[in-house]
Amino acid sequence: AQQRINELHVSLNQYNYEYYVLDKPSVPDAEYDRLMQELQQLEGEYPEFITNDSPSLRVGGNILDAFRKVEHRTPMLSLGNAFNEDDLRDFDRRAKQAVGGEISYVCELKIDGLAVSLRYENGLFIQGATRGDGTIGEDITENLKTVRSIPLRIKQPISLEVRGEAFMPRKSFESLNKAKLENEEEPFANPRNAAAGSLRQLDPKIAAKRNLDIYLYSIADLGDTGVVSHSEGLDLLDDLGFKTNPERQRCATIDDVIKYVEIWTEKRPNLAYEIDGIVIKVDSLADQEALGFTAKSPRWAIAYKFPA
Ligand SMILES: COc1nc2nc(N)nc(N)c2nc1C
Repeated sequence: AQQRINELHVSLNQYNYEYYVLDKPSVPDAEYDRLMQELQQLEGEYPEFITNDSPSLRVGGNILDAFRKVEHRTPMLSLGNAFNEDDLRDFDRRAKQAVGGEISYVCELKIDGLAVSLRYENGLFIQGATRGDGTIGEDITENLKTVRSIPLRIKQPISLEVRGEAFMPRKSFESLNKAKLENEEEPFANPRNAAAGSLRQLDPKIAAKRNLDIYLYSIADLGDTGVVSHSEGLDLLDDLGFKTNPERQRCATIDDVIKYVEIWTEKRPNLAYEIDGIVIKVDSLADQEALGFTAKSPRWAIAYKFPA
């Protein structure tokens, strides 16, 4: 039975990864459901074989009576804002002055969701927390285990902390609000509130039904990963089995950054999720080191905010 349970873990986690992270399922849903039924059946008969990376956790565990507090090992910072082309050029000029040379950037869509931090020990997802005030957040691990695109175990048995934005896709938001209105319940004002509301439910079975998703955007402690640029860090996240946003782009100059901003200002309404800006980051980690931080945000990143 334990052997069969382990086999089911491996296949179900792989199928889950293909469907929710790669968006390329290799088996029909019916096959996934059949195997999940078999796993839940076996776990019912042999609860001693349940492990904390079991795919059966995706449906949500017991109701919590409160969220524990979590102190972030590295603070979750905020971003300085830019509102127009001049702000972006000022950012570029300041950065070049500080590092004394040319700078290349990575542009990423700024997802309008809830910032979360995920900790993995020896490859296993062990804790997830909200940003909170940047230093102390809430432990929402059980809810985050129901976000299908968050791996319960990553592809290398390493320990690291990653940050990203949990969000509710537009389609999920629309069908959730439709259901709320039909039940004469208060609808959510926007997908960000819906995602935050879903992840701050004490009952993980509710979060499990909200079709939440996530894009990871940084590794909190690159440690001895050996990567030398932010873009390599994002590729490492992909290799480890995390979901990152495919629209990111390296930009050699601030002119290319401004072109990217113009393109996505146009394309924004066609996205399957809401974004409230574009995050521009200095790509070289050595340059990020040289630029450092202000009291509350990195000097090597800026958020261009779309006009409200
Ligand atoms: C490096 O710090 C950050 N990077 C980010 N990247 C993206 N794509 N979106 C964010 N919201 C974000 N927020 C912060 C604080």
